[in-house]
Amino acid sequence: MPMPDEALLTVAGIGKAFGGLRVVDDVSFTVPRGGRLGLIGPNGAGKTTVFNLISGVYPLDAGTITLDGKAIGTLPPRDRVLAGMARSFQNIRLMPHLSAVENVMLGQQARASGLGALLTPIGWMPRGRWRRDAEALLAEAGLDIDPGDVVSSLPYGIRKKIEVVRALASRPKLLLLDEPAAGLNPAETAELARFLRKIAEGGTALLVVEHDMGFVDEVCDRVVVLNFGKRIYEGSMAGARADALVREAYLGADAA
Ligand SMILES: Nc1ncnc2c1ncn2[C@@H]1O[C@H](COP(=O)(O)OP(=O)(O)OP(=O)(O)O)[C@@H](O)[C@H]1O
Repeated sequence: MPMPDEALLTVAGIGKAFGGLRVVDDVSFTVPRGGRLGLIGPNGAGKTTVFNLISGVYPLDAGTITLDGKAIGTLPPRDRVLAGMARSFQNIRLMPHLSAVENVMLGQQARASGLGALLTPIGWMPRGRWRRDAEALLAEAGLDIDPGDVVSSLPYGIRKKIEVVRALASRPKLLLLDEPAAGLNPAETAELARFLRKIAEGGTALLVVEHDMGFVDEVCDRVVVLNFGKRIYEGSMAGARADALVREAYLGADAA
């Protein structure tokens, strides 16, 4: 049995090259249970590629990934979801013509269908209970909407939150968020940060790729900084702001 203070996610020495260009190079970090890690760095640093390696979109060239004591680095994406991870995307991928609750129910399906369903309680649930469970998730998240509202009729900030709730519907131990604040206005960004902190308080660990540093500061308790595919810093956000290598990476990117 894993100890409670053990790392939930361990990324060890992972690497990826595209056409001979090494875009992720020997990157290692951990996310503790219930931790909130920000993955930051200038444009093209390799953040999204790291996400895609963790969620299984691309195969690893090197290294290992462990989730909750289980080696997942070679599993297909679907089995990684069953192992306890979920992700939301940079661009909202909700079904616009379906209602909020129906979209969340699609997230439940991600875990409940397939062989893994036999091992998970929601796999046995009748449809009416699925819907009630999805409505409860929306309410718990504090979304002040009618669950029957069609997604395309809702403001962007609300849709972003529904997407997060949909990812939570598979009951992940770890939630990967790819630029969650992109496209949100300052009020919506602050509201989403509050929302994600509440989710983390419920025990779900977060791994967040984001350009908005204020948002990362609000949501995350630690950051890893990438530059040209390499990890150049790991520690507090305040420490990152003061770090010479990190400053140079961002300044260099600005100059470019
Ligand atoms: N599928 C791919 N094929 C070829 N090159 C790729 C592919 N995906 C990413 N790259 C390259 O890998 C590098 C890292 O890209 P990545 O999207 O991971 O960076 P990022 O840090 O997420 O950038 P941004 O902040 O701009 O989203 C870039 O040079 C990019 O052009």
